[in-house]
Amino acid sequence: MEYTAHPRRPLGPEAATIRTQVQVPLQFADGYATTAHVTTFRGLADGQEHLAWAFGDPADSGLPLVRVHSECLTGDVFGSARCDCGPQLREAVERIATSGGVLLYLRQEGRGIGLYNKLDAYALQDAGLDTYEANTALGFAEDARDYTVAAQMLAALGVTRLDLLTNNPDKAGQLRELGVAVRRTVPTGVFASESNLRYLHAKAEHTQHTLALPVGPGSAVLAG
Ligand SMILES: Nc1nc2c(ncn2[C@@H]2O[C@H](COP(=O)(O)OP(=O)(O)OP(=O)(O)O)[C@@H](O)[C@H]2O)c(=O)[nH]1
Ligand SMILES: [Zn+2]
Repeated sequence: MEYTAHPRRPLGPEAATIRTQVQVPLQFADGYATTAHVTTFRGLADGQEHLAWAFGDPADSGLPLVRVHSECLTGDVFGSARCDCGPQLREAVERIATSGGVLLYLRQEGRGIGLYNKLDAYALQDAGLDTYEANTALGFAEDARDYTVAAQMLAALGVTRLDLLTNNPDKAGQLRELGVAVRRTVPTGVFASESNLRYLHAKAEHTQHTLALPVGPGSAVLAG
């Protein structure tokens, strides 16, 4: 009889462990108040300080809603309208605070190339390149993010199955390859404006983000 080797299960990422868990009170604009359980980790693959913001006990809630959000200092903190990161972050925190689940805040500024390089890329965009072309012109991958740390953090929190809040098919694809059972993706809102329309079109064209957008850059502004 012919010998057939069993296909090997790909090895998952090394385990990370929980380092600290603290409670952070939050109050939203409408007055709703809740508590986030903020977790730090040991043993994350890239040595960065990534955070989990959990609402309720994500391991207990069956299929928690999870957002894997990459850092964008300009949008998340300063309200830059060049991208949709700030409104997406606020939407995610409000939705997950309501439904229960976890937001992973990954320190992957500029799709993993860092803040200064992202600002260099902005300068190239102002000279006509789109966001992905600007990355490659600087010698980086179009999108340099690797979600291994997200899989490590979810495992440390006891979350193995989830619904993922994203329009980015690469996030769901990478997480599934890393052994995370993503049941389905839940689309975020589309936060289009005159200032970020080119950025959003580039996401839909280069990385197949599922975004319902007006026909082309420069066309009419979508209501938030
Ligand atoms: N290199 C580069 N990065 C950018 C630019 N604009 C925003 N970013 C980064 O893009 C990332 C956006 O990440 P996410 O909010 O996770 O969004 P996403 O991958 O587009 O997918 P969603 O889950 O659908 O929101 C952040 O790290 C931003 O800093 C840009 O022009 N150039
Ligand atoms: Zn941004």
